[in-house]
Amino acid sequence: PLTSLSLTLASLKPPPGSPEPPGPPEPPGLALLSPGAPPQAPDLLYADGLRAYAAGAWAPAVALLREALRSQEALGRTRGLRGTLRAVLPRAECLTQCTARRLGPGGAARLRVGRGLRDAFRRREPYNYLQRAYYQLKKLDLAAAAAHTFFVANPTHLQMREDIAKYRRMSGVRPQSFRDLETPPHWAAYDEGLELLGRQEAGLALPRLEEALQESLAQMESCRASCEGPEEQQGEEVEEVEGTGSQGGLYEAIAGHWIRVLQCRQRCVGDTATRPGRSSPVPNFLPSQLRQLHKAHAQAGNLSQAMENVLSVLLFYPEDDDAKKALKQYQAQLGEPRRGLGPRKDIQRFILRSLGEKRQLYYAMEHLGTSFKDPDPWTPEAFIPEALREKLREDQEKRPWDHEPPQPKPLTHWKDVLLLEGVTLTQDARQLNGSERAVLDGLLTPAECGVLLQLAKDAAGAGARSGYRGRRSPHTPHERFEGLTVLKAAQLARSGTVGRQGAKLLLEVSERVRTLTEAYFSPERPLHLSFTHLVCRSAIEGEQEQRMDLSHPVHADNCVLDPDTGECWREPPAYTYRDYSGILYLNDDFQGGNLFFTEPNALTVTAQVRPRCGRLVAFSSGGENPHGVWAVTRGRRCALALWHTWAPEHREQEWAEAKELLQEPKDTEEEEEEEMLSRDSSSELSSHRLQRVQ
Ligand SMILES: O=C(O)CCC(=O)C(=O)O
Ligand SMILES: [Fe+2]
Repeated sequence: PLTSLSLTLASLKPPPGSPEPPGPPEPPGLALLSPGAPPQAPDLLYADGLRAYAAGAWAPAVALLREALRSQEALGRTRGLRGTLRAVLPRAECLTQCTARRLGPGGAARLRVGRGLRDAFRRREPYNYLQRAYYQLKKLDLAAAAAHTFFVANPTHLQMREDIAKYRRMSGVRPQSFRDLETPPHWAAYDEGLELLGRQEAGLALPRLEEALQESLAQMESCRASCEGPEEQQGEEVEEVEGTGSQGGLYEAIAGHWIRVLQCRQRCVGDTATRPGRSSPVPNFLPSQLRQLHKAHAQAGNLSQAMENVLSVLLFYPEDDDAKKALKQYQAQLGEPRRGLGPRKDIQRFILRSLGEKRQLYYAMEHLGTSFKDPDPWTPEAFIPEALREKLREDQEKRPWDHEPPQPKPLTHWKDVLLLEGVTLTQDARQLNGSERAVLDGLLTPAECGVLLQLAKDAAGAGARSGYRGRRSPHTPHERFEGLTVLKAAQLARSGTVGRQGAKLLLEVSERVRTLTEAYFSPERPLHLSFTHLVCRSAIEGEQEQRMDLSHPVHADNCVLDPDTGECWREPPAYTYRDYSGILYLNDDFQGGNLFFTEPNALTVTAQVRPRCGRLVAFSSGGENPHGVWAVTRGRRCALALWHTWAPEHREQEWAEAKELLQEPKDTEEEEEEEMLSRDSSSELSSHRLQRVQ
């Protein structure tokens, strides 16, 4: 539907009579352009924005595009409004009112956005236009930011790559200009603060860390405020209160409503601590911020502020040893106790309020049977009714986000473990922007890659001769896909179709990868191979122009990824028992075909790996490592894909069968041939024996 540009523009202007505001400074992120105003439909705003853009009306284009983004974001937050109709109170009226208040007349129905447009927003298309409009307005800093924001989701966009290179050369563009405008302010400030602190720049880090904390509290506050409306009483947390329809139902309904408001408010803590695109909150988000602040203040020599922050940490964790030690030290340094020096007021307020709410929620849990998932690990035990403690402790253990996320292992750890000679750690998890990822090089010699490539080729050739024409890839019509299992390789070797040496090497190499993966990621718990697959993907000639698809769409290896929510369901049809994945590459003489990791939104690329002979990329198989493969647009890309499991019952049976097949006695002629073949590569193979380093 076409609305006229002037109509929508008019609605962005201040109401008649109110003074024209002085040119407002551009907010750093996607802050509200007109705070409090109900958002317009994003599709209409976007259409108008594009029209303004096409007409060269840069300022209105910027205003409309930003408003479209804001509206789309607001819409995302209120998705699922219909679920609220199940709510307890006879609230039809309230529903209309609240909806009208938040979304303007017509509510969500008016704002429904088609799938195509939703995808455009997901691909961050508006930022491409924003970038150019900002450029025309000579707002280079914002232009660079918009360009970066677009590029994060579109890393293969060549035009944007060039534009960014140009921006880099312009004066007026700083390295900090290249920021992601979709990152909420508290995350941006937090990341920057941490980075500065890591570089021992406490003075610069402090304002950012303080801002991060303030913004986090403000974010929580605005989330809490939205709990009053009916929108939030939805989703799995909804707890129907019994007996609504009966006499006395009103009392229960009101209690139920209040409980839901409290549940919603408590959830705001977790929401604020969750990075966009992630499925679980950063554990202990507020206490960790306070710890960083206390560290930074101490580094900068602000003793009393360091003390205020450490006292605030102690409000969360009164028995925290590090905090107690630091406190003692500051007290000694400061001399006699200073009056008025206590924990931060904002944190005191937060904790008092939070505890008050928890008390009520636990009461309801005990006496009304409602549920409450405490978002915090710091709740004092005294607050939890005794009858509930045992059960909660169990639940707690099942909740992954209450434990610290796996820390990247320091290099020293790696040096201590069994190493293969010649293998190097090229990139660790930190360098790959993840928690459990690594790139190792030197696992295969060029000769070994050659043997395995030949094996793949011979096996495919045999297939072709028997009428099997290398099938099209299950992932894309533009590639051929050949897969060879270890058992098939052993059988083909037995029948003389492929060389025995290749089949044997396949087994040996898979064991090599298993040893390294176990040593690196799971030194305390044995890993077993659950599946080994030699896979080649070949570009089909003449079908590569304008190709938009991937060689392997973004997925996680042991769960079903839902990019809309960032959740990953560890249930069939996923191979749920896979714990670690490894891809060992055999060649690099092809075009495209890089492996890439993304955020759980399946859009934002966080790291890339270029295949080459002997390079292993290994990573945990869960939702923390969504990955895909760019289109292979020329040539043939071969790799050994291996999945490891902690579950012995899922150990690859075929591996043992293949091993047996290859060991069975053969006639002497074969044996001789075998010996000759293996002689020339035996020196290389033996150099790969396991050695203990250090
Ligand atoms: O070949 C690659 O680089 C990745 C393949 C992959 O992700 C898979 O097979 O699950
Ligand atoms: Fe995969």
